[in-house]
Amino acid sequence: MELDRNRFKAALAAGHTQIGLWSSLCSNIVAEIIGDSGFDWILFDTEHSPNELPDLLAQLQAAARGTATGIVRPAWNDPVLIKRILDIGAQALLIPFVQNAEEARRAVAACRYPPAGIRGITTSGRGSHYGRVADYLKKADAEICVLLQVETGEALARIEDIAGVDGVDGVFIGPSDLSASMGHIGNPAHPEVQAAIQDAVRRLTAIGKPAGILTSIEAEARRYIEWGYRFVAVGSDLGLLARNADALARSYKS
Ligand SMILES: O=C(O)C(=O)C[C@H](O)[C@@H](O)CO
Repeated sequence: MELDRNRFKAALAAGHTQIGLWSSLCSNIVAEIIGDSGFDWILFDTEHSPNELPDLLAQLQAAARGTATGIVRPAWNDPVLIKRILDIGAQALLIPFVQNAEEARRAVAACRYPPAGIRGITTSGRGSHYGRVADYLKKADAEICVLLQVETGEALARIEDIAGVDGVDGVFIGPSDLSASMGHIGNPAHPEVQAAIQDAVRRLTAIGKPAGILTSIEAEARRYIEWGYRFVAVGSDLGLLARNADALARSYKS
């Protein structure tokens, strides 16, 4: 049996803009529904969502039927969390709060088998089709996509060092945390934050690293794409449900 190809990783490396949806609802049924919407990627969050491993597995299984590559955000840059997510078959990770090159190297190492990294060995995980992919241990690294999240002013100052670490496939700017770290909590639209977001994509593009971001405001998403952001989450399942449910109720109750 062949190793699964990572379509998202290949498309990003080829310079194709990848449109995504953020998923916080921790539901395999939701994953199946949004997986058929036509997005290129879906971010399954475990940092700020009550998403545990068995549920996450079901979401990855459900999304595998659709168009979107499942990307998982572990709760922290932690090799144990990362190993467990890789073992259930995720081939793309968004690792939060990377502050410097050393932390970037640790994140990449957690996603690589020895000698390149420190990922623990199992020959029977879902990624290997339960042991059916020949030479999985030698092939797996090549299809794992490592995305790092830069979300403070301090990390932004070192963005080239972080992005330049061998094995980093892309850098995601976290607008909410970045705005908080810059003294504008709750206001990623503040001109200083927007200038930093634009500066980040300019610097990443200059060194050939794809930049990613998240917003649910359409004008902002289109501006980010115009600035050069290459993987952009343009909304969230939770936001879609909440806003549309609110609007429906309002249309009858007001
Ligand atoms: O800083 C950010 O922005 C993120 O890390 C994304 C948030 O965690 C996401 O939940 C949207 O608020």
